[in-house]
Amino acid sequence: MFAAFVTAALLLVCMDYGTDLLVPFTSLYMALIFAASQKVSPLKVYALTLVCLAGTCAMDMLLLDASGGHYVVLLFWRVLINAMSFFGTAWLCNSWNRVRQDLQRKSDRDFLTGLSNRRHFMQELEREIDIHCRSLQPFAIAFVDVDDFKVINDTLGHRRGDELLVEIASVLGHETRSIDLAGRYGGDEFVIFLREVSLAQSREIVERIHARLTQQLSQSRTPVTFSMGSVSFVLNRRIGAEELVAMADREMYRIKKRGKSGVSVVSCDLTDAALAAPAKSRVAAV
Ligand SMILES: Nc1nc2c(ncn2[C@@H]2O[C@H](COP(=O)(O)OP(=O)(O)OP(=O)(O)O)[C@@H](O)[C@H]2O)c(=O)[nH]1
Repeated sequence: MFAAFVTAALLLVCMDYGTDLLVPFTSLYMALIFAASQKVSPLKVYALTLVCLAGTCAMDMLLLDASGGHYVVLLFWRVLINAMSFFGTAWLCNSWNRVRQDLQRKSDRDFLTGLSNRRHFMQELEREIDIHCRSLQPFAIAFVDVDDFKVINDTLGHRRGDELLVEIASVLGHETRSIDLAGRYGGDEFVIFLREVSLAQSREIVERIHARLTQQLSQSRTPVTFSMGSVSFVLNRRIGAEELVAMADREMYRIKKRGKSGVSVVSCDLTDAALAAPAKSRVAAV
């Protein structure tokens, strides 16, 4: 409604000043095309177009006098102005879109490690849970916690602590497949989503990651060890991501209680059939 009103007002202004009607129509047309192709809200694109349009109208009025009444000269300028309006809108839309995508990417990343941050990880996990409970494919969630990280910070300093977190993230990034997702859950805690892996496969991957982490970080002055818990799920109905991550976290704490530095891998069948059975049969250690 607002857009229609502004367009009508601009058309009247353009007609009053004898401006080529092609200018507002081209701009409006371009705005709608770009709104559709660039996935930018039509109202924002329309606002951009109005800025271009106001500029082109002002130039056109000036050129009307400058052309000295020569129609061919005036026509040339009007074609040029229309082209500028067209490319101006396109350029602004593209820049807008790039900045928006860049901001979106940055808001999904953990500022220190570059892994997915907790919000993005959980959001992606919710989507994966939806997919996996339809396909009935198993998947795993692993929880990684650095042992005695506070001691590392206290003895080696926070800067070294930060460097260790970046190294851990790099190992997690290298040891997971492109279809998996590793994220920093918070502080010295990391989470990994392993897509379409059986219990045996998840055990193999989690043990490999644990060995690689320990080996990579054993060179530091204070030896770094890790506690990892992993749950391999199969489900046929929706269960929240928080609940599944909490189960992997509990598995990790089992290792902490046993004296830290180790891996615990279990499977958890959350299908309707398994849930109807006695609780004990749902979770099984490897
Ligand atoms: N260097 C650094 N330290 C952090 C960061 N975020 C959290 N920490 C520290 O990480 C430490 C985590 O310690 P805790 O959760 O108490 O556990 P812990 O010392 O690892 O002991 P356990 O988990 O029982 O093995 C705290 O001292 C936090 O201050 C960070 O971004 N950089």
